[in-house]
Amino acid sequence: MTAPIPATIITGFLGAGKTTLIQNLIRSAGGKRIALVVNEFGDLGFDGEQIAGCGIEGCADEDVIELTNGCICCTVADDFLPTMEMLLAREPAPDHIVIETSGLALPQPLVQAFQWPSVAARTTVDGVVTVADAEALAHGLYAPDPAKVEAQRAADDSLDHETPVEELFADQMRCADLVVLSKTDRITGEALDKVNEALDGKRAGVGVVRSTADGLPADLLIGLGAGAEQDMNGREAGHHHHHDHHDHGHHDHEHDDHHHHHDHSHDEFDSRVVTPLAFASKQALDAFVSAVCAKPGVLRVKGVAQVEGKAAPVIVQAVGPRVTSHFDTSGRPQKAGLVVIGLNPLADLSDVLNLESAA
Ligand SMILES: Nc1nc2c(ncn2[C@@H]2O[C@H](COP(=O)(O)OP(=O)(O)OP(=O)(O)O)[C@@H](O)[C@H]2O)c(=O)[nH]1
Repeated sequence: MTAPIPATIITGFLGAGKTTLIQNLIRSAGGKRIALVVNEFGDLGFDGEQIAGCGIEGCADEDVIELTNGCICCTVADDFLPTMEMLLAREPAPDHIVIETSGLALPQPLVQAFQWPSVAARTTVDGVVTVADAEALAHGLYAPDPAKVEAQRAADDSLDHETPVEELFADQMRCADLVVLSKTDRITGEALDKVNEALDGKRAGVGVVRSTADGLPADLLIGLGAGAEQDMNGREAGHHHHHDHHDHGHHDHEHDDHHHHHDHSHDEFDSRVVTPLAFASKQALDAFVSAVCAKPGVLRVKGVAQVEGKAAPVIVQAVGPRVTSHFDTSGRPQKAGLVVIGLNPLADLSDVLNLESAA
């Protein structure tokens, strides 16, 4: 059995900056074959010459953009499942699927669609990334052009016309595994801090990263490992979220660590690989990752680690205070190592690391 193909859902209101984020994600994805599913054709603004039919049965030429780097962009109107089945049947299969939702559609039903039998075994929701427009929020708005959002809503019969935009925003936040605050280059640091505080109230425990017109590196956005379709608890539209609590245990391991610069178009971000030998328990690993994530400027930690006495490696993922980890019983060989991604310069991790080896 092959590993399920991870899918990232990008949500956010009209004009929030989803396309900008996705364009940079694809640019910085290295050799990964990314299949992009978008709601509206032409949304991506790529050149006409990059457009070519994919030859997939049932997928019309005008529905598919195959980018020069091998990325497949396939548009869907309402037919989400057939599109997914089509992508999963491709040879070679995509490494990752990115789905851009239309501005008003709630992500929850889309996440739940991944439980459908024909796709459930072959794909998983790697994470829901909600893009929120910091500039609009700083001005007390949810989207840069509220009139356009209302027009979009009025034009779409499938949308509930009653729910206030504020509630739709709250629902998008509740479903998020990662919140991207876009357009942070257009407001003052002070205004941005206020926006950040207001967001914390909406969705405590979820990582918030700040973005500009340059977008964010793919590394930061994909590989969240959320398995969201199996974890709807707390994501439901119109309910309050309860978030996980992780206890801090003792850590008993050694590591070496080395710096490593990613091939980003800008060096706003930096990453480092920490290679721990083994942790005393999965709890100890989670606590260690929490401590690293709590360092200023650290945005993500992800990777593979060993727990003493266990043959199966642990796959760990963390964004902000949210750490998820599980034993990988697939038997696939995995190289131990944790990648720490953060703002450049990356926080000094030596105290956390020393604490670990002293324990
Ligand atoms: N200065 C600045 N501009 C941004 C940023 N993100 C997006 N923009 C601009 O904001 C506008 C809308 O961004 P898009 O990426 O098209 O937003 P979207 O969410 O995909 O919009 P729709 O597809 O229409 O729903 C574009 O003109 C972008 O260039 C940002 O972080 N900083």
